[in-house]
Amino acid sequence: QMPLYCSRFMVAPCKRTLGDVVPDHSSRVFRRCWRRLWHPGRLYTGSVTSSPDSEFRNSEMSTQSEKPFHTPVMVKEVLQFLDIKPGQVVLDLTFGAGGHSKAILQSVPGVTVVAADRDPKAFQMAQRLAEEYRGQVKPVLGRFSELNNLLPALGLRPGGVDAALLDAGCSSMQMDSAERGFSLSKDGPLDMRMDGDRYPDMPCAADVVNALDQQALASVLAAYGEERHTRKIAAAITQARSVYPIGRTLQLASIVAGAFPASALYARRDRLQRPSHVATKTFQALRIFVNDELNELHAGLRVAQTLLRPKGRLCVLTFHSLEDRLTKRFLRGEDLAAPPRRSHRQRAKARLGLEGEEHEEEEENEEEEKGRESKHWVSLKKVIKPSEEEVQENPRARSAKLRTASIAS
Ligand SMILES: C[S@@+](CC[C@H](N)C(=O)[O-])C[C@H]1O[C@@H](n2cnc3c(N)ncnc32)[C@H](O)[C@@H]1O
Repeated sequence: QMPLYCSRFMVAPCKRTLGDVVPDHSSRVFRRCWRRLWHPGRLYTGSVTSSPDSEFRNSEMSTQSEKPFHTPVMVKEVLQFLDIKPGQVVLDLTFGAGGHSKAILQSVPGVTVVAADRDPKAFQMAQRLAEEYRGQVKPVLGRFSELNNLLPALGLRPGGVDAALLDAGCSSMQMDSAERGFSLSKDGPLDMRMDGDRYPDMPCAADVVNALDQQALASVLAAYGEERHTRKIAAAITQARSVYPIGRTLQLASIVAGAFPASALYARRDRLQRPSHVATKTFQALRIFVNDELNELHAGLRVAQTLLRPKGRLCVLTFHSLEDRLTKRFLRGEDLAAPPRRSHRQRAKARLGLEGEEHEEEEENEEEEKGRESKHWVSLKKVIKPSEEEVQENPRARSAKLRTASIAS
């Protein structure tokens, strides 16, 4: 029997405020699509944790014991640019598995680390670290957009933080746990929420693919996945779900793959020239949309701007061009409501239809950065990339970009 589409949000309304969105150009897509998702009577109610789609289940993968592990990226560079002195206060906005926080605690005596994360599992790890470093770690559970309300309880006031780190996106613990639904290679419920435990009524990825109409779905894929074949993929998804609701990660991956000839399945390459699955960008788009990652990133940058003291330093690690562009524009003090200014090179790429190609890494035209300083921030260095050795050791670092800035005094 087909699950009914009815609104679980009507029963337990979500607290998301649609008005409080980043004035970033992709937010229009966000608002429009989110409202559609919100529409009563259309949401996926089949539980993502007990999907009947066992034919898509790879039981070997989902039952194997997974050791979640996250290798922190560019630790040496982060420590160098944060330049933390003994006894200072550091805000780690993205604690994750605590790799950067631990490195800070180990290298600077008497430092206090405020360890925030939206993921309750990361929060538990921060609590454990707080036991190890008594009085030096202050765990906080919350999204960037919630921190203004949470941090004053810890005695943090505007200007009271010496250094801040934002390591954007998901941790390997989240990506590699099949049951969290982020991975397109491990079967699991199509969830993708970083804090679904805290907000069980928030839409998950299964809600998005089962409830949005084809055009809205295509807009989400284009805006957040920078995917070029959006119509084809959105059509495949809407066709597949008319037969059976989509509830599992491998099910979605195979539906997307089905929209392409077999030869195209791994024809795309990542930045290490490794074959990348044709559904990779679809998964990225859904993850960003479900977790409202770009608006959250903007909120996190604003929190850092408010809390850092004059000359206080910020490091931001990003992993795809949407995050990096937003960070770059924020640190330049650009109006995010205006469409981004494009370099000659980017305009040429757009004309040739090469935008968004994974192998076509978006290179910074750093010459154009000159004279674009913000009144709030002083850039410490051009964008920094990981060393080749680091990328070899930790392939997840391959797309990392580090931006560093200090508060103008
Ligand atoms: C790349 S991981 C950080 C890894 C960490 N630096 C380490 O070394 O282990 C990103 C973390 O940020 C968290 N995160 C992402 N968006 C967030 C948000 N809007 N508010 C708070 N935490 C967020 C995720 O839950 C995840 O744990």
